[in-house]
Amino acid sequence: MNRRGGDGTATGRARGDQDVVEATRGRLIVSCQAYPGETMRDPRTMAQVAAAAVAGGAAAIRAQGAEDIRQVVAAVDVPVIGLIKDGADGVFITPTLEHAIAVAAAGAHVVAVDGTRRPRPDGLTLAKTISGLRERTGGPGGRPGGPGLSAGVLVMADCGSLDDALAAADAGADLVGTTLAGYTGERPRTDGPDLELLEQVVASVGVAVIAEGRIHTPTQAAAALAAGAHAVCVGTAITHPTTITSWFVDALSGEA
Ligand SMILES: CC(=O)N[C@H](C=O)[C@@H](O)[C@H](O)[C@H](O)COP(=O)(O)O
Repeated sequence: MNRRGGDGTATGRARGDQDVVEATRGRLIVSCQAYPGETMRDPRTMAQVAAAAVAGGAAAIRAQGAEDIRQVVAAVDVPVIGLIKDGADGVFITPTLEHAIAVAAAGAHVVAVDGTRRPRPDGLTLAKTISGLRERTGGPGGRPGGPGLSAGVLVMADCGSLDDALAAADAGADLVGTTLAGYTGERPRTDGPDLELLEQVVASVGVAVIAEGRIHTPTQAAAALAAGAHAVCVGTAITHPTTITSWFVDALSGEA
């Protein structure tokens, strides 16, 4: 196992002044999320899962929900990408400025927001959402420290297409992710990661690109990095035992 950071020096920790983007370069981000109604949907459980992922070498954690973010931030010494899901279709990943402010207030170092070109529930554009968040939190171009908020929070735009990614970078996102490829109707839902889109985005946008979505094997993760991803984010294949179990069950029943 490529365990890093046992002495606390090589984990890419980014608390304080360290640069989150640099801390994740070429590294693995682990998304720790449980879904409504699941037994593991408990912030304490997610914080333990996050700590286990960091022990295995994760350079950052992605966490959903204000309390999960708070407890994960307390449990690990690596950057936390936070989001709040509201609903399950349409624009549901940190859909409004108020959600984004709540993610920052929970202590996330990076706020992940829907980065698509679809109308947002609060009527704001992505650019207004990002500038509104920066006015409250600081970060590139913003003033430091809104009330109760940490300064310098970054924004990750979760995109579903090349046009999304281009628009999100124009809107001021610090990072773009392929998170929503296959979920917005603009790209096919490939079995594994949408490497074709990843390559297009890497070639076209001037900000760091996180490969995320349906990366299910270490080989696929390495391929995403080889395709030019700044970092690779894996969720289900590491932190969702129900799905992982079903892969094995299906294989045994000949359905895989
Ligand atoms: C589309 C959507 O809602 N994606 C969510 C975004 O936070 C999560 O449910 C995913 O688990 C995450 O993106 C990681 O992807 P995967 O679990 O495929 O490795």
